[in-house]
Amino acid sequence: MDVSYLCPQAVSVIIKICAANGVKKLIIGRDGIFSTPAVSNLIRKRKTDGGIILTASHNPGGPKNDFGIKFNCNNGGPAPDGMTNKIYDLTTNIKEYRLCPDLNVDFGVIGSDSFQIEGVGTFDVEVIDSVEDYVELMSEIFDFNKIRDLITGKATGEKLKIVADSMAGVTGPYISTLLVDKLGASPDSLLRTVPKPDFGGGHPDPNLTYASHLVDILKKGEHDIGAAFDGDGDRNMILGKNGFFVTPSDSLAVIAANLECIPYFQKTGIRGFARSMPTACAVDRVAKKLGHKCYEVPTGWKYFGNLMDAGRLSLCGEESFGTGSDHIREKDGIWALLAWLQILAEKKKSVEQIIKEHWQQFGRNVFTRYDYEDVDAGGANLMMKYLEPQLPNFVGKKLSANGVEFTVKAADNFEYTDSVDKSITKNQGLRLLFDDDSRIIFRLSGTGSAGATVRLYIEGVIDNNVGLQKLFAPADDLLRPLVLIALETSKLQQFTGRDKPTVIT
Ligand SMILES: O=P(O)(O)OC[C@H]1O[C@H](O)[C@H](O)[C@@H](O)[C@@H]1O
Repeated sequence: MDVSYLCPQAVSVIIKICAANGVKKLIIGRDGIFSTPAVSNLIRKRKTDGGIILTASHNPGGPKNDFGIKFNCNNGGPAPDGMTNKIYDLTTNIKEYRLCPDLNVDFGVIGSDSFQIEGVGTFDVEVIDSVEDYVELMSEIFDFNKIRDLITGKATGEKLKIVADSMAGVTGPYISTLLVDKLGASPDSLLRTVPKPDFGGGHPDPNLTYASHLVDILKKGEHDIGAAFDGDGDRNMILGKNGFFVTPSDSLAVIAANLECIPYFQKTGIRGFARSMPTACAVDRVAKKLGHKCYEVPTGWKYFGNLMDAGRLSLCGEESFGTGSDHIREKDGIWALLAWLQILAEKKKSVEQIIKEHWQQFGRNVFTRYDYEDVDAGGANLMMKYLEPQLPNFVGKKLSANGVEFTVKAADNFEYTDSVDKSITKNQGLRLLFDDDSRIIFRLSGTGSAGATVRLYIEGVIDNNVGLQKLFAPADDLLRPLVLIALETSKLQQFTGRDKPTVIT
């Protein structure tokens, strides 16, 4: 279960369900504050068999509680497909469930409680300080002294001004301890750090639409770097001075190209990189130049886990604002900000300079994502059904818009074979791949909450020798012809009834 801030009522219900159904031990973050990266870290550290509900351990002695789910989740990663499918099947067949009476657990206080539950047995609840654990992990990965010197101005003579937005999610206590207490940032660097069950009425998605407030602050030009985190702290958005937007694909590529700045990788070495299929291929260019392997996996962090456990992967990311490394088995928003701060401390340049120099060295993979949220599911499915059989006919064809022509090199429905366990995952998105490596991808979201969400991913490739004017041009201008081609080939507007997306990233 993806855990963000759990309000007291939710924690109480979880305690009662676990106790009544034979869970042996439940570990809770104090005050319900448990970010997903902190949970992943905890499971790895304590080797608990977590992942079903919070970090609950199943009671091995209770046959009534053995649902036949035998998957091992103690790598701290998201549940694999086989497990979630099985859980889903079980939920379609629930005939009864048990609840025990209220248990008196004060989850605002660190400590342990033990209960005897009638007809079930012993049930332990441990309340931990998950912030402390996580901060310790970060201090082992990064060089805090160097980052502190940058933030406080000791390194350059000028303070680095940060603004970090928790969006009323769970990261507030983590970033205030890290950025203010440990790294010397001013307390007014932090926004919306009090976790709220309703996220203060906002949508805790760190993107240009839902974190536009942060973009506006950065546009004033008073801060050097901005970051926003989602509700459970596993995703991040990075902005530079004046609101310079770092796409998640570029963020991943820049971290990859500068991994040796981070002490953790000086110790572990670099094992390989990976990205989800729709993520722009900027990191592939870095991998090629530095001689590392780069994997392309379906959307969903769980696909990185096997590669990490097999020692093949150090760093990975997704266009959906997830970035992370093999320090845990989840994406990690705060880790990404610290990685950027470590790079800034090393290079002593601005975010924008670092990105532009990266493009000049490696070329640029320009990326945008159009989301059509809450569209009629029938129309969205029909669009995919209309497009898929036509894909082979596009191969070799020239498609053009606004006087720009692209030749289709390949077209398919993305399918993935895991190189570790050989499992096959099908139907992961319809792709038009062009001979200059540009790409158009259509995918139906697996996480939308109402109707269907159609995601249209557009990637253009700009070589580093085309001249700075084109290399640095706005993404909208560079991608317009590909967007028009995508809308025309899919008949998206006709199938969904939408003439514009709800969110553009
Ligand atoms: O299927 P989508 O709506 O595009 O969502 C995709 C995202 O879903 C979850 O948040 C996963 O944790 C991410 O790893 C994944 O990228």
